[in-house]
Amino acid sequence: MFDARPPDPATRIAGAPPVLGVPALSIRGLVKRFGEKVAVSGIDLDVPAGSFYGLVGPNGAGKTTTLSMATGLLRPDAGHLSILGVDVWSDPTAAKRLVGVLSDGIALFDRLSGEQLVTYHGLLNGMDRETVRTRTRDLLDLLDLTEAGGKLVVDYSAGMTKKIALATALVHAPRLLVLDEPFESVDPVSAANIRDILHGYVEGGGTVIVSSHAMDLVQRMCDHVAVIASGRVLASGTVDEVRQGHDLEDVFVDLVGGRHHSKGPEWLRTS
Ligand SMILES: Nc1ncnc2c1ncn2[C@@H]1O[C@H](COP(=O)(O)OP(=O)(O)OP(=O)(O)O)[C@@H](O)[C@H]1O
Repeated sequence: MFDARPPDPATRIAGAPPVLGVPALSIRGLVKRFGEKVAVSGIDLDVPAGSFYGLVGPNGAGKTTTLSMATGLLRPDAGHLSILGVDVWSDPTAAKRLVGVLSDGIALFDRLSGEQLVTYHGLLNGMDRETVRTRTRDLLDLLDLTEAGGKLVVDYSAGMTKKIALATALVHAPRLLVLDEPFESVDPVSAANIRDILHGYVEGGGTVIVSSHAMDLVQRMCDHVAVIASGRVLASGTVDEVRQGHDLEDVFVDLVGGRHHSKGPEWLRTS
């Protein structure tokens, strides 16, 4: 049935509906080296369209490097990446239009106010002023930033900066959202609000990929997960397939290893 209500900026998905069976993100043979260091060592992964996909792995596993290559921010040494069938590196303009990115790697123009920053991102994506104005207002409201909308982003707290960066990722209603640690520094109420927005976005046909160290959150929030370590995929599938009835955190620790089971050196104990 046709719904004549104006679309919510967080749930409206731009462009045509996804082609059946085409993954939101497809990664084949992805490799990235930094000098001697092999950060990503031949990753193959399909992220189904319409999924809420968690990417987990220990520090230095290669998550940010993988997501940076997937979103056109970092050129791979080898491999192929496509977003909804569009090759990221041979057709970067079309691919970037399909994706919204929240990454620590992206510098924000923090001498703008929050409102100006979101507006700027909307206009950069070719949207008309009126739509940008409406969506900016909606997003500031959704993320509890209306009062701070006129303040310079450089003066925002870490959590507020995260939220305004999320607004810039959402303003063009992308088909795929790639969020690197979106809940870091965000207070619990805002985090719950953001989770609601993301679930609404997925229900509306969007796909979310979220990297996180919070295993309980990934277990509760995501329907799919990939565990990455040393630049390789150790396990991937639905959350239930990967955790096999156990806590995701226990499965993660088993897969990744590295527990020391030590209470630290003697000199740290005061009594
Ligand atoms: N620009 C760079 N130059 C050199 N080495 C890099 C660079 N970026 C990442 N690396 C290295 O690549 C490896 C993977 O880093 P990456 O940031 O992708 O890991 P991560 O899984 O996101 O880690 P974390 O959970 O700690 O954020 C690490 O060993 C890191 O030191």
